[in-house]
Amino acid sequence: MSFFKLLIRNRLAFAGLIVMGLVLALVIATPILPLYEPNVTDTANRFLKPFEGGHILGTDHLGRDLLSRLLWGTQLSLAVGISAAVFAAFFGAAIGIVAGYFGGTTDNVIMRGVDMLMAFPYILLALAIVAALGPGLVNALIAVAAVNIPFFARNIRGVTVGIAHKEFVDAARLAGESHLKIILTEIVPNVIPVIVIAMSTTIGWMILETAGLSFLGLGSQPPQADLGSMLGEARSALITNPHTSVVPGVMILIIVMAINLLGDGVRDALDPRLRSGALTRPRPATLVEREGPVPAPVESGTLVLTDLQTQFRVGERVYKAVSHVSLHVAPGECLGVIGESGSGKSVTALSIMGLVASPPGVIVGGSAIYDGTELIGAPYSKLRSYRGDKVAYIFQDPLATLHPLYTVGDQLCEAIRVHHSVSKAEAWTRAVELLKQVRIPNAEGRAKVYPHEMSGGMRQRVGIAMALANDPDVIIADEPTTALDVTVQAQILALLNDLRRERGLSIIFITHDFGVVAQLCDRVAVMYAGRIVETGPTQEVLDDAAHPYTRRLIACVPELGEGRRELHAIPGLPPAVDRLPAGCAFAPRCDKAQTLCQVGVIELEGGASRKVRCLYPETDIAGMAKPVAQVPELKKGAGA
Ligand SMILES: Nc1ncnc2c1ncn2[C@@H]1O[C@H](COP(=O)(O)OP(=O)(O)OP(=O)(O)O)[C@@H](O)[C@H]1O
Repeated sequence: MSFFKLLIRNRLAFAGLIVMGLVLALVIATPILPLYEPNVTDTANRFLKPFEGGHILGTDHLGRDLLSRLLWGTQLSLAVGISAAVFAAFFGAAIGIVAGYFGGTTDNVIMRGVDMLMAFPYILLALAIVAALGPGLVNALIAVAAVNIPFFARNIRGVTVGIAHKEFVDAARLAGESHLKIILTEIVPNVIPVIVIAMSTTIGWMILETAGLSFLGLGSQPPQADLGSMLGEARSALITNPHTSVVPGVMILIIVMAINLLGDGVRDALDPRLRSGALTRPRPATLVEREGPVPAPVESGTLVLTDLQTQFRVGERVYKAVSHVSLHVAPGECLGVIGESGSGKSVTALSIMGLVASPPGVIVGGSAIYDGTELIGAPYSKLRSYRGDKVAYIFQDPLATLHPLYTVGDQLCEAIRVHHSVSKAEAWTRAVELLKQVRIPNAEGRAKVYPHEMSGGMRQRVGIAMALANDPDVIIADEPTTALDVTVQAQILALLNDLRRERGLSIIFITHDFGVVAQLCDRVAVMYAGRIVETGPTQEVLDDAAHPYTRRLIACVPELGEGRRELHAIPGLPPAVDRLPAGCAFAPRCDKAQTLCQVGVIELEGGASRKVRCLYPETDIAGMAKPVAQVPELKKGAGA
């Protein structure tokens, strides 16, 4: 959505925009409006009330027209405030970028200087600057800009430090680019949105500061009017002729309010995290809005999913990420869930414990039964007591899920103590025990290190230890080995395999690698565009896949020692889940697709153990109904 659309969707920001638009239109038109001269005195007509003697807002203590002075004064105040903001942003950002980019001593020297400036009360600093330079609007502008430079410098330095060590900056350095070029082409474009956001939220403040200096007689000098000096001059008549103070006061209020509302709107519209709703506080459990009755489970097991449907509602769009997914896993069993990126594996896994962020996620139907208890729509307190205790997750990147500021031992202790009231010492002993169980050498010592001090494989073992901390019955592992090299991956898979055999754990293992499924999983469910397209015992599916998609996925797995086997990539891309085609979602990429494949719903059919969602499977599966009529084969690329 465009920046402007996002901005006007925010009603308060839109109101601010309109008010500021009106004020700006007025001050731009001031020179051509039929106004009195702002500085011409007429002492015979001092302190006229509004609408007296043809003066719409009355006159001040020297009989000058208040409306005229107000408009000219507003023009001046806005010009000074905005110029001060631009100066402060320019110099502050330059200082922040240099400090953040070069780091080390440069950073230390610059930032300590900035800290010293920040330690002065700002008004004292501004007064000192104006005292040194002499009163006057230009000097007030310099003072206001100078006192705000540290604010920009600190903000931009923080952002730059985060960017300066990103891979794309390292790549530019390795390519031999000069510091200046890297700063201008790699750093500046990334900090500009932050500068604009900081400016939009501080312009109002700078207008106030300028008015403050003028109020004290240090800004605009008589007879020239700005909003602050008008207030200052009206101070002595505050009680007798309040309109002389109210007029500039109300204008300052209107301008600063409008700029602040607009600034907040600009910030929200420019910040990509806010734009995607990432900072909106999600509900503690995924919103459940059932569109039908709770389906009765047909399978049995520790965890049984039936007809699960999860959607993302973003504006007008509905993304059907998970459509009618049924899965079950028995004690000691490992079920693999496999599919391309975006097929809905993670959303299925997260829906079970209500971990899909709402908004925008909504579970619209289905059931997830753990040990006889319905989890979909269960009260948050129940879900919370089960999370980590009965059903635990292992995620792909433990560095993202482990807290960087606590040792791994402390984090394990915390995970244990959330669900069990044990002493810190007992929890620590158990934490060390868990690290031993996941075969971390020197577990006592390793418990005291921070996540960043461990290798990727070791961290993932900590992730597994965290999942095991409360002896859960089900572990949902979401691509836990994707980021690891093959030897470490093999060790982690062997570890999970041993654990499920020793402890009778049920594992749902999410992956996009059939090689991993073959090593670990008893059964496999293949997902495509939010649906299960085939399910069955791993070996049977591997030996004789029924769905053309499963076949193509298996054909994508490279095999060592198999000579020069050709790898067949699947042509095309999975469909967007907000525009799913009718019939089989894989049909547009399938060379076996026929017209019937693109009409109506295709059910997951078959016997108790093997099922496929295909009208023309690659192999016969017991219990499947045949399609009514064979229709001519579709031309590739025809229809959706
Ligand atoms: N916040 C969101 N808003 C809109 N759509 C979303 C959101 N989160 C996920 N989706 C969509 O839901 C679908 C399923 O995503 P999911 O993360 O479950 O895929 P996945 O199979 O686990 O992929 P990967 O292997 O890359 O993790 C995708 O099409 C994705 O675009």
